[in-house]
Amino acid sequence: MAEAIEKPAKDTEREEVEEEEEERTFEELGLDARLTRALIKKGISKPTPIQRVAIPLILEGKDVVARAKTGSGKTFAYLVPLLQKLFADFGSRNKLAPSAFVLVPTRELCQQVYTEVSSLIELCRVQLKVVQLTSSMPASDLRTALAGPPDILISTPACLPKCFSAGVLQPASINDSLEILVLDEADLLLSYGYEDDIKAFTSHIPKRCQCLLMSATSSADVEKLKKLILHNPFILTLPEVGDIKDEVIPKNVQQFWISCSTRDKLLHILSLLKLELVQKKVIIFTNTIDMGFRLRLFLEKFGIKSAVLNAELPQNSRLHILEEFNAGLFDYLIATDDSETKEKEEANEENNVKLRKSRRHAKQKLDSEFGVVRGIDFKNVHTVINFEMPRSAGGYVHRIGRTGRAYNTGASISIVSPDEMEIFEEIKSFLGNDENDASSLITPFPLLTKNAVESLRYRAEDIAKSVTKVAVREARAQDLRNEILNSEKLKAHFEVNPKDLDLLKHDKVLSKKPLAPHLRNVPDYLMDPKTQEASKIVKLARAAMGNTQPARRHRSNKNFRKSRDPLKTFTAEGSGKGRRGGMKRGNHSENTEKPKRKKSI
Ligand SMILES: Nc1ncnc2c1ncn2[C@@H]1O[C@H](COP(=O)(O)OP(=O)(O)OP(=O)(O)O)[C@@H](O)[C@H]1O
Repeated sequence: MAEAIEKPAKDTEREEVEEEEEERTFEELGLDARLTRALIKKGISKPTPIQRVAIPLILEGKDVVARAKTGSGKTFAYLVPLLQKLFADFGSRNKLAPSAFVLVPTRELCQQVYTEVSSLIELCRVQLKVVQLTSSMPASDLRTALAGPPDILISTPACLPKCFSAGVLQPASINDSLEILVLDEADLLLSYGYEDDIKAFTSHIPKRCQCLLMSATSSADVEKLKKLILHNPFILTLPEVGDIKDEVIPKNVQQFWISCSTRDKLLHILSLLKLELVQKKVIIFTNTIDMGFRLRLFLEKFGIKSAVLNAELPQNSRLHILEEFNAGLFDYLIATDDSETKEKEEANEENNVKLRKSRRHAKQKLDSEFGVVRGIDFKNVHTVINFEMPRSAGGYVHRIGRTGRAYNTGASISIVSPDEMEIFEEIKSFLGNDENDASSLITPFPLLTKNAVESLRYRAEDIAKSVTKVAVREARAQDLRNEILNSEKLKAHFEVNPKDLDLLKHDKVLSKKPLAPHLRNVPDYLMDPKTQEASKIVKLARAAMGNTQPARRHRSNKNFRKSRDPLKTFTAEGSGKGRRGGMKRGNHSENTEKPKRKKSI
């Protein structure tokens, strides 16, 4: 499949870039054997289309703008050649600043890229040093992190001015040492308000520095960044991705929708999850943090435990929740969109400011570097549910992009109320809604019958009434207290006992009242034959995918790398004998319990 490659301006000598043949291997791309072996150890044997084109160009030292759809392997497309160039450069001269900078829009992405780079360096057994910075780090930590200096720096742009003002990074040293600069999720960098930080930084970038810009979407912001830091770049745009308009949902994602009233959304999502009509793991998107907690409280009354990932949690907790969810320690994650939530919450913040003065505790400030939709590589998420519709078609594309990543299959279900029909129609027309192109179609969800929904109505409405605004606010405050405590505990405890990371639980029951056991299981008499059949199909599909084991709190040692720095990697070590006994029973996510005989609900 030929990739669209725009060549740079004519005023520079550039050899013709021949059309890309199909299926070139990593070796044929000129990759160092250590990197090829490392990728194979990670189960990656053949390059994705964007990698096939980008890696040789980056190895040749070209500036590159790479646009490819979500989940297409953009991270390795720049990390792998970046590392190879540093292998060659290693020890060449004593540097006063890192040779490579990778700038990303959110802390979660910082952590994700840091983990990927660390893993590749470890597998290649090379002496390269990588650090990640976040703007909440005090100057002393920044100084420690940059001592040496490291070879690779991963950071959000907001940290750079802090490093300059603290004197831990000198512009002259950057000008002397910087070889390669990457802006990942580039279109998001400016929308997160980093333009001034990036502009201030670009004045220190040496002319010889190779600059790479990665994004799943293109926008005016990307154009702005191109002018700011790139010199005659190669523009790589895979055929199926032009601007966000051509951004198609990965072909391996089936998209469904359910129409219901706003009032019945809780009933419908309960039916989907309780009747096991969707494949785990599941990410459920809401548009506000309050709705996320309302949903969490409602579901936990039926024994469905989840965690709410949102902008007000401490960074350590957010990263640990992502780590635990990716490790399969719980199956349901409720997430709020990045910028959309922030805007809405901050808008609420302003007009509630007088009310809050009377409150004892001011609401936790939202972390401006929060982001769990764009770019985060969730592992084995099979279903994305839009409990509330996103406010834009781009938001829809990036939410759905959390499933069906790389070559995996996935599904999305949007629960659409009448007042969301307008944005739903916009999304459908945006995707093309072409009868001949399955990936542009959103079809009615076939497995949920009216009978099945009605059979749960009484219980659902009864419980929904008990989840009041006050209960939601209290749960949100309680969760925040738990997580701040976890986060503080992390600082103190895990430096000494890194192995106990997996004792932290983020899906603790928040309800004050004891859970009613009879709500935990759906009795057979409430499951009509069609629903029972549908549930069996989903279970068989899950078994076929080898995803039959319920979430486990403890995984064998081989699944977890030894955590180097517990506050950074949050990679829990496999549990030793003593710890397994130490895990309190009943604190597991409901999936770890043996399925009980169905009792009345
Ligand atoms: N050549 C490959 N073969 C198979 N899987 C791959 C390959 N390259 C990367 N992956 C895997 O694909 C997943 C998505 O990769 P990555 O996060 O880089 O995608 P992306 O294009 O950056 O997505 P997003 O637009 O959401 O940032 C990751 O789990 C990664 O390990």
